[in-house]
Amino acid sequence: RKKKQQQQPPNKLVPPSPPALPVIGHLHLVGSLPHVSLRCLARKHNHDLMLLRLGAMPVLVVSSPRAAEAVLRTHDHVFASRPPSLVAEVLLHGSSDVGFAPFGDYWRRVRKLITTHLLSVKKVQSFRLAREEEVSRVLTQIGKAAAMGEVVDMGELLSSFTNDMVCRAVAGRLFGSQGHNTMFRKLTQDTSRLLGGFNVEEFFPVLARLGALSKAVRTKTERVKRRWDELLDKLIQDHESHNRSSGNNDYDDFTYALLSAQHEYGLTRDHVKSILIDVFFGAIDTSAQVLEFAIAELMRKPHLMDKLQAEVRSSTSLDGKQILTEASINNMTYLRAVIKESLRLHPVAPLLAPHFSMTNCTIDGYMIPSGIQVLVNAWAIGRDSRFWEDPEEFVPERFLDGGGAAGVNFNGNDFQFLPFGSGRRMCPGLNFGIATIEVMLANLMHHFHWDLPPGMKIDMTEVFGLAVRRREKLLLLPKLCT
Ligand code: HEM
Repeated sequence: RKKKQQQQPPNKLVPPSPPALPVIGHLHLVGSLPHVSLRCLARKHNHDLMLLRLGAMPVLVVSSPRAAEAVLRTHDHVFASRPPSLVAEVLLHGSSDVGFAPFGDYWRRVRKLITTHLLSVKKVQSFRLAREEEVSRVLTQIGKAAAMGEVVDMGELLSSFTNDMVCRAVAGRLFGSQGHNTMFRKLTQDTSRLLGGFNVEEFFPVLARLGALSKAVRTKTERVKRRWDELLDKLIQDHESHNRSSGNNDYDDFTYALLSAQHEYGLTRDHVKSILIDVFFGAIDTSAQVLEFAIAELMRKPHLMDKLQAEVRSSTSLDGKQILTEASINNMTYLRAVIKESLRLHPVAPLLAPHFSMTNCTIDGYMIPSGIQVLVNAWAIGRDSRFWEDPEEFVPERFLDGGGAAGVNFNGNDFQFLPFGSGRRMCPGLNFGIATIEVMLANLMHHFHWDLPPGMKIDMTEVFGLAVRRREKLLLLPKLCT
């Protein structure tokens, strides 16, 4: 009876597909930048909804706001799962984190836990001083380079800043300062390499589970997992012994919050570790890359950087501190527009995270079968001339009052602009990420003039991964503003 229910009704079409090859299907059509290849395919065949076969895996590619709304809002209950991933299964104790967990009761619980205890607006605000202190440290470092006339590797600096900020939020100031920050950073990079990208094993899951491929991936993943286990066990023990010895609950960080809620939410220690790993790789690369893309775009358009600098420097109030505080940047509309525009052109998760259909469903008259992977091409949608004027141009003004996209926001209600996704699986770290990006960008613009080293040009070529990044280093010469 069950089998009968799952059969396709004969009068319903599946979404269109370009011609495929045997065995590999459409895999040969997906290049090193999958979001770009998928946009070309969708445009060439005029398909906003397109069904591909990548190896053994059927994949629905979504390339318009209307189709994205159907998947992420109208039929969110059908598409709110994640496809199985061999790497996540090993590394994240059976996908028991948030980002890779299949839809169901466990995911609902851990998602509620992190949104209420770790990433709520109030909790994000409670890290305000920590963020400002970390920003101060970066400014001092750049100040020294400026005094010596040295070039700064912005990518390195920004990812070390977001790493230190996240370590502080997750582990507290003390644990991070004991040299663990560097270990977390290295591990996060190695994890992103494993989890990100279009891996062959993800598209031939049966082969991957049976064959030599599985052994190689498994061995690599287990090695990384052991390093995480060692570090996170130490972190958890440190928190448990601190609580016992101090007799109070004054560790105000994510690990403490998770341990406090562990029993209420029925979590094991492995669950806690998987959630912590999620926060690391969800938070570090994403915020650092958004900052780097924004600065690179501003370097290409100096008059826009001047405009942003005029806004941040018009704030006379440093609130008695050496840096622009979060309170003093609250009303900076151009700053916000620059960040939005950067996220539009460079959504660092250009295909969001893959969704997975749990039952059959009909969209625009097409039958979408259950058990298929769904990729929403947020990058293509954000650059589509049907919905954006001069879509390839960096024009923050479009988001200001009177601009073509005034009022368009990234909170998941405007389906032409989805840098954080939308619906049940939307990014829960939005507030944390934006708070980190805003205060850093405002201060970099407030305190320094920025030049390119002689002979250097800005190249925006991207490299695909869990978070997309620029291929070339962003090397800049800072000059202190007097
Ligand atoms: C500017 C920075 C960030 C961007 C652009 C970003 C973007 C995204 C995107 C596109 C998704 C997938 C949404 C979907 O599948 O529909 C996602 C999921 C997620 N993000 Fe973020 N993110 C950022 C920062 C953060 C931060 C700071 C954290 C945590 C501290 C975080 C934690 C997560 C988690 C746990 C998920 C999985 C949610 C789920 O599957 O239920 N992200 N993010």
